[in-house]
Amino acid sequence: MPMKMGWRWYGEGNDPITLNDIKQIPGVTSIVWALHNKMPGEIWEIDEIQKVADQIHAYGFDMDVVESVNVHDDIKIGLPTRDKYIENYKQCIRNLSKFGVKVICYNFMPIFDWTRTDLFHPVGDGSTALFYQKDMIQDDYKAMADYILGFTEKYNMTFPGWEPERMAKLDELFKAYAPVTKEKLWENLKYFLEALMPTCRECDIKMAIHMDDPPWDIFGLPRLLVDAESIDRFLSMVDDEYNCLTLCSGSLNANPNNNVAEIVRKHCDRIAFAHIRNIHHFPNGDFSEAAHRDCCGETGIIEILRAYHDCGYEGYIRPDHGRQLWEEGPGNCRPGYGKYDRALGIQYMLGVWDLLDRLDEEKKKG
Ligand SMILES: O=C(O)[C@@H](O)[C@@H](O)[C@H](O)[C@H](O)CO
Ligand SMILES: [Fe+2]
Repeated sequence: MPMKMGWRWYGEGNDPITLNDIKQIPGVTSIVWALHNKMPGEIWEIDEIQKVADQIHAYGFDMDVVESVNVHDDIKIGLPTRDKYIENYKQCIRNLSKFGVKVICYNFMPIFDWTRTDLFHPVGDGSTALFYQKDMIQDDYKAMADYILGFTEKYNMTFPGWEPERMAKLDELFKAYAPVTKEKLWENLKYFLEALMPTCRECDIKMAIHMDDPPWDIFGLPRLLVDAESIDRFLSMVDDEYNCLTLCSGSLNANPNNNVAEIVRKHCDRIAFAHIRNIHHFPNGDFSEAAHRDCCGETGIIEILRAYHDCGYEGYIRPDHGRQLWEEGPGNCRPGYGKYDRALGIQYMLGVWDLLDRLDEEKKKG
C-alpha cells in the first residue's frame, strides 16, 4: 500500500540528526520540514525554500509535507490586520506549490503549541520521555513558559510555536486573547480557511490542522480540536477536500476517552497526515509519552494502523514524538525528536503494515 512514511527534520544546523542518518532508516521517503527561522505571518521566500529543497532532494527524499506554517496571532484573535497575514499565508502556499508541496500541517492553538511539564522524564528503563503532570498545570502560565523557555535558552534551541519574541509578550498576548471565546475562535478558524481554500485548490495543497495538545483548554485559553465531535464540526464547517486533518494519535489520546481508530475510520479521506504517538496514562491523570509498540501505552497503535490500512490510506504518516534513548539527553537531543526511538517506531509501524499488506494479498488469492 502506498502510504508514505515521513520523518520530521528541523534543518541543517538546527537538528543534530542529518539527512544522511535518516537515509539509513528503511522506509522513509518524505522529509517533513519547515523554515524554522520564520515568524508566524512572514512570507516564505522562494530562494529560502530552494535552499532546503536542494538539501532534501540531494538525498532522494520528497518534501511534500511542511510542518508547520504557523498562523499569526492576529488571525486567531480575529483582528482587522488578519487579512494582511492571510494574504501572506496565501503567498506561502503559492511559493510552496512551486516545490511540489502537497500538505501544510498547522495548528490553531492560542498562544502555546504543545505543552508538557517535564521534557526528560525518566520512564523507568533508563530512557526519558515527555511528561505531563496534570495538577502542575493550573493557572500559572508563566511558570510553564519559564520552564520551556529556560530549557530552550539553556541549550540554545528554538521550539516551533515557542518563539522567544512572542513569549516575551505573554501578558499582552493573554490580554489580546481575552475576548476570544471558543465560539469566536471557531469563527476565526472558519474565516481563515474559507479565505485559503481557493488558493489551496489552485495550488493543490491541503491544509491539515493538527490536533490540540493536550486536547483541553489550558490557562483559560480555548482549544478546538479535542475530540471526535469537534473534528466532525471542523470538517463540516469548511466542507472542502482541501480542508483536512493532521490526525495526531498522541495529542488526541492524552484524553483516554478519545478513540483514534474510530476517527480514522470515519474520516480517512480527510486525513492528509497521520502522526503516530503512543501515550501511557497514570490513574491520577498524568501521562507520559511511550514507545510506539502497542503494549507500551494505551493509545491502541495497532488498531489505529489497522484502521488506516483498512481504509486504503495513501497519505503521509510519521512517527511523532519518541523517547530519548541511550546517550540522548538535554543538550544533544530535541525533546521528543531523538533519533533512535522514532526509527524504532517506524520499523514497528512498517512491520504491522507489511503484515497487513500480506494478509490482504493472501485473502485476494483465496
Ligand atoms: O507534537 C509535536 O511536536 C508536533 O506534532 C506539533 O508541535 C505540531 O508540529 C504543531 O502543533 C503543528 O503546528
Ligand atoms: Fe503530532
